[in-house]
Amino acid sequence: MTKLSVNINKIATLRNARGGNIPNVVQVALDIESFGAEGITVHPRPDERHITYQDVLDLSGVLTTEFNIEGNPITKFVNLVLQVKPAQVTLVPDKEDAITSNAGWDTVKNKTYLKEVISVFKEHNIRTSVFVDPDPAMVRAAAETGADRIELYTEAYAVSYANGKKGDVGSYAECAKIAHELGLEVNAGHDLSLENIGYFKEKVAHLEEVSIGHALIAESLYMGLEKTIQNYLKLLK
Ligand SMILES: CC(=O)[C@@H](O)[C@H](O)COP(=O)(O)O
Ligand SMILES: NCC(=O)COP(=O)(O)O
Repeated sequence: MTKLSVNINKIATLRNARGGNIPNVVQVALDIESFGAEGITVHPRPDERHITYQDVLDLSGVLTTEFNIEGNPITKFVNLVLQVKPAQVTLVPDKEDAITSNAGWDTVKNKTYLKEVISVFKEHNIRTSVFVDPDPAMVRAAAETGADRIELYTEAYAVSYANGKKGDVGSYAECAKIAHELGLEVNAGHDLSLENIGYFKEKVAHLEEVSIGHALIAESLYMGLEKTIQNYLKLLK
């Protein structure tokens, strides 16, 4: 079984559009948990365009499933994660002005830096995951950073699936296998959807967890959050 962590960034985007508290991000997260999701993911960006640092603090006190905080480990982010002590921190090499995450780490070039950051989180018993492209060299170097997991960046898969090239899942399957052999657990995320998740799950072994937000919230506009989450859970069994 692969765990579903729902990324609620887009709930905060909607809330922020009016400056009030509709929808209430914390309440939606609790409802998502009650609908069966096994985790909540947030990605507080430096400009707080969606999830704010205060949201992360508010969520940390009330969530009962696995809390996953994603982001570039700038000092402000590291301090927030250490304060909250979530189950998992996912390190993403985001540029400040990026519209969304658009690349995995170069774990070869950044190995020393990642090792240092990861050791800080490890001292506080926070599981670490490193966001990487489906490239065996990046996976092998990730294993040398001390990380517990990798998160495979799935945008390329989602694009290829939409273009009818299902075979492009091969590099992901290979990287998941290498990661597993090296003792790393495997997460995946970005642009996964009800349409493309089933094939990914079928072809990529050792898939511990997927974090899904953008498509899941869009699909919920038609199906409602509860039914959408249940449909994901069926595909991830
Ligand atoms: C790390 C990752 O893959 C992203 O999908 C991210 O969490 C989404 O961020 P935005 O919601 O800001 O696009
Ligand atoms: N780590 C990926 C994530 O949290 C969700 O990405 P997306 O589904 O919003 O593209």
